[in-house]
Amino acid sequence: MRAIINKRRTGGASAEAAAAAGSYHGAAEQEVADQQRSKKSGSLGTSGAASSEDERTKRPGVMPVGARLLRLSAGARRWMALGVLVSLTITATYVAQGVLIASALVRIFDGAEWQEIVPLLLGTLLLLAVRTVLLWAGELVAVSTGVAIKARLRRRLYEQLFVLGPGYTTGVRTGTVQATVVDGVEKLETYFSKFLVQLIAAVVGSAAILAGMAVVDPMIGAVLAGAAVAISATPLIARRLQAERSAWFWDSWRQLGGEYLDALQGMTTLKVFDASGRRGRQLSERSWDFYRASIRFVSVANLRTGAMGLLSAGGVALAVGLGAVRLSTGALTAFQLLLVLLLAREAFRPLEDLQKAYHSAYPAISAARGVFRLLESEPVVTDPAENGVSAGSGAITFDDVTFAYRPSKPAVLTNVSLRIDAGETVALVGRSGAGKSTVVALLLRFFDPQTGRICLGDADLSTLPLADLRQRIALVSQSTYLFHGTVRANLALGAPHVSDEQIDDAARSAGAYEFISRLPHGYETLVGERGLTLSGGERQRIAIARALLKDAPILVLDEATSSIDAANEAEIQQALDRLSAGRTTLVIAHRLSSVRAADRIVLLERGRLAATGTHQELLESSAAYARLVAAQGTDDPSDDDAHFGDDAPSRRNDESEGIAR
Ligand SMILES: Nc1ncnc2c1ncn2[C@@H]1O[C@H](COP(=O)(O)OP(=O)(O)OP(=O)(O)O)[C@@H](O)[C@H]1O
Repeated sequence: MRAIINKRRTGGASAEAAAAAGSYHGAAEQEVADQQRSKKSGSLGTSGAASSEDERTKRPGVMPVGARLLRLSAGARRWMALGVLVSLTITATYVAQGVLIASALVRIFDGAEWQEIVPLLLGTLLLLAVRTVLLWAGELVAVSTGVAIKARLRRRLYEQLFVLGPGYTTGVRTGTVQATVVDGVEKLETYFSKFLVQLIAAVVGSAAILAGMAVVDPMIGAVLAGAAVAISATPLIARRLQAERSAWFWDSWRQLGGEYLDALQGMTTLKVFDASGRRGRQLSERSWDFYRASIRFVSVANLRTGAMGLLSAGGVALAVGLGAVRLSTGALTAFQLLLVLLLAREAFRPLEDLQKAYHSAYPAISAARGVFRLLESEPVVTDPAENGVSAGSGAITFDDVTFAYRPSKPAVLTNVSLRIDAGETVALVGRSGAGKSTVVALLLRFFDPQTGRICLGDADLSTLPLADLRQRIALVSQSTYLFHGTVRANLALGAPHVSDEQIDDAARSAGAYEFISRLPHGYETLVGERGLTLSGGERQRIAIARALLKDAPILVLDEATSSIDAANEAEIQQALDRLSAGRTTLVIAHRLSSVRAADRIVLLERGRLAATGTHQELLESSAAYARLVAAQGTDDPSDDDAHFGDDAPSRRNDESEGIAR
């Protein structure tokens, strides 16, 4: 059972963590990371109601991206308003500085005393100082805007991922989710904190200065306004001209990055196959591709910058030339001409600042699409939330269940009917791909079956709040996920309020007490990321202890001993036996040792229930089961190291399908 909740090591651990926490919420974040490494990750997650990543995620609505982005800025709007205010105040200091310098120059030309000029110069210095402080404050405000946006957006995205659950995360590419939640949010942050603030400040600031210029002289105002419009239009025109080059640039960039990552991750393989030289040449070709794309892209980008500079300088020169003519005709005073000279440039400065921030807007819009898509995706299963339905006993019933991960694909489970009584231990066996993990995925309600129903006690799973359902199930899988934190925190994952005594008892029952006592800080020892500072057997014991602490009436053992060596297996098996005592237990196992102790063994073949009985009964009555046992490569079916399934012949057996009990 590697697939579903993850039989593949990492994936299985995620499901286990989810079950341990009483809901999959606690593991969803990990689920995202795990899927990247889970070779079967895709298998778990697609919903029965969807057929592809695209189908599974709603397309972003039709509202324009800009307007929808604005809605995402809720929570940071005060910071953004403050940013605009600071930016406008900076523009105002430039204007005031221009006015002061123009006044000082006029007085100098008029031969005024130095006492008249000094206050104006001091005023200019003061403005310089104020501007320095404002620039610093502007940066702080931008950072605060970014932090507020990121915190809120990430929280919303993670909440949404938790709502969507493993059924969603396993069905989409991890890279896509990660790119949305990490890179996408970063890009949006720049958009809000820099671009949007600068856009508003540029429009208002430039318009105000142009209005002032128009008051000084309407003709000059009109010339400057024309230049401002041309400057603003330049990036839009350039973007059209650049669209193809830009796509080529980003494509080559992505491909180059992907190739390098691939080469790094596969370095050992490349070395072993003596393929690093060939790979190096491929990388070199990609680099040249990227180089050519960059040159073409940058050449147009530089043209745009040059054109904007030209328009800006041309506009100022035209305005000043016009001013000089107007001065000579007496239509303008010297002070006014000086104002034009000093402030015309300032009318364009916010637009140029905007241009600098502009590059952040484009990637943000593509990032925004991913964010909207995720926020608008529908969960694979709906949570009935609080409805007061009681799960009743620990009995599990699969009633004529048929399930396909995708409607267009063949069913993975067909007409499966199975009842596991409260307190009973049932083992699910079958060759690889028979559908064992899918049974568990349906039990944890990561997906809903297309037909048939699954009940806990008398309650249909679909009527039980998801948190309640998962609270009732403890999962121990072949690969245990431990979070970065203390041993104690990992033990108490599914039962945060347990006492020290209970933790001690559970650790002893799980055979974990001894090795925990030997750790440098006992229960307070930090286990490294994913618990990699502990051995597989030690992690497994912790998983058993935390399942004990969770004290759920239903237990799922997902190849819980498959990665344990023979010496440790007996001990862990004893711990598992203690754990399963008195609980409804579903065991998925390839090892006979786990299966022999079961009250019943259920054989799945190609998604159909093929046979049921004790080990001995099945050996006698089921040819398919006997073949599975024989395929383990041992004549002694009691051999503890024997494994079911993976290499078994895939012939259909001749036995009746049907209800196991
Ligand atoms: N998310 C998924 N999307 C599409 N198909 C899937 C998905 N998960 C599993 N499958 C397919 O469903 C079938 C049953 O898979 P499942 O993981 O339940 O088998 P299994 O009996 O647990 O196998 P194993 O013993 O190898 O773990 C397989 O053909 C598998 O490829």
